[in-house]
Amino acid sequence: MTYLLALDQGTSSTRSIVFDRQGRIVGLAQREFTQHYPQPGWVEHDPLEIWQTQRDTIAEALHRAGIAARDIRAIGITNQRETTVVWDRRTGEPIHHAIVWQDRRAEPTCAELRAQGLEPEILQRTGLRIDAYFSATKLKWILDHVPGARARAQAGELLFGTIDSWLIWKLTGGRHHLTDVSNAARTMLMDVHTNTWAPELLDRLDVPARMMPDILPSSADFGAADPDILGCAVPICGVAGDQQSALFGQACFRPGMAKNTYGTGCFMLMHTGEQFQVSGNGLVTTSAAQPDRLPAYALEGSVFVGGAVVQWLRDGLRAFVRSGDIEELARSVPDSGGVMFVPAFTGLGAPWWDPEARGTITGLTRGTTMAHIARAALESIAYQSAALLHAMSRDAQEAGAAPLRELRVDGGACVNDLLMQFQADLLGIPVLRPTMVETTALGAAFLAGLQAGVYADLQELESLWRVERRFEPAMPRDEAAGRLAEWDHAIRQACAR
Ligand SMILES: Nc1ncnc2c1ncn2[C@@H]1O[C@H](COP(=O)(O)OP(=O)(O)O)[C@@H](O)[C@H]1O
Ligand SMILES: O=P(O)(O)OC[C@H](O)CO
Repeated sequence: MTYLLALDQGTSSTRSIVFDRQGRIVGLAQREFTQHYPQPGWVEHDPLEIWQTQRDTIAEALHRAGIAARDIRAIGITNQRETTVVWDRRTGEPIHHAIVWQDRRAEPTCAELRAQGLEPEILQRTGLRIDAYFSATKLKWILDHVPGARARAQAGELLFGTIDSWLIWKLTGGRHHLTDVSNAARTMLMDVHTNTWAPELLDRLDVPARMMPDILPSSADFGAADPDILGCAVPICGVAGDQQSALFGQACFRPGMAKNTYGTGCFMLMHTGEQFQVSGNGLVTTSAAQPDRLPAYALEGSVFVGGAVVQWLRDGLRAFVRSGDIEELARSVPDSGGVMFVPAFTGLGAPWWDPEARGTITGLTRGTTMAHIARAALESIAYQSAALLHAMSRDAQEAGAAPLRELRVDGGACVNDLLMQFQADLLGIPVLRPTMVETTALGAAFLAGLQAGVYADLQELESLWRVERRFEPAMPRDEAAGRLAEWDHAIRQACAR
């Protein structure tokens, strides 16, 4: 039998999954790890704890699959993106906790860059808006604040990496300092036209080039696991950021194909082919997973509060016990009774980009019940995702590309049938839920399997993707348009504080 091992290092948990050649799970292990919040707006992880959870879950996943490391043909790595680690090349010790993608501490540096008028240049060069979300200003913060860090980096003693680089370094016993193009594209330091670090940006942020990892395609030779760690030298053959990996695991290989991941937040990506395209509608441009040396881009938009609104109702308001209970509660009423819920708890992301916006619940009457609020909360996930898809459609139209024909879905909240049906109703296109919803890990396994010769080509991978349920739009289009107009009104209220 042929097996592939995917390491899926997420924001709140670390997973290892063993897949067979057909992309079926034969062993899975997961561990949560500590979230550190040293100050309001700051979020950190301990890189050593991340590595430990990865090691532990590898051992447990292999055990559950009933196989040994020598039965694994190749390893694929996928990871939370942008999160920034700096470590000592000699000892392998991080010099600071990892600064997590959600961390806002670097905003003052971003404001300076914006004030210097750099937004257009950075957008053209990296595809990204200047934002503390991306790695560049987090890295600068570490170099500025850890005593002696910049001098040590200049002397070649320190290395930078996103979580993929960190895991490759640890897994190969410190032999390889590498990243892939889809992760590098999220640093705001890579030129997405050449897939190389942009010297002007490194200079501007005073980041020594010698601390940067080499950038490889997403399917490539990333070295082999140290036999002392895994028991044998299994090659690492695939690496991608988790959202690009999910796009790949959803077999969205061609321009115009899109997926939305409904997790704590929602991440929607649309493949745009080999053509770099700047969004005129509030999205960012990123590199898609590149299994070969050909360029591949995607438009991306993210919703900050997606499934998290369900957690807030569950834990904050104690409206129900388990997240899954929201569906029955929301179904107990025919609609939200005019209630609109904008969960802008931490501002609004694409396409509105309003950090000052705050959550609102409007349209309350004496007859409003928790069921109406639960329904409005679920609908808010679909409304926010619809805004991303509409922005993507406008971008596609402006580029003369074909309109989106369907949306593929995954993530923890995609099990909610009511939410998926409402999503299809709003969008007016089918929403497709695959049989395998672990698409993030599957994407990494696919990328590794291509490089290791387990799969011949993308066509073979396409044939492995299967629909579990297809949600067809059932709402009349004028009704959907009316609801979207109400949502726009609610958004304006959330922004006008
Ligand atoms: N049945 C459900 N209906 C709606 N939301 C759900 C349901 N089950 C889980 N969720 C939400 O999905 C999120 C977890 O999804 P997951 O993909 O595991 O997230 P992440 O990768 O961001 O940790 C949580 O925010 C949870 O509230
Ligand atoms: O770990 P996740 O699934 O929350 O994904 C995090 C994203 O990669 C952040 O850009």
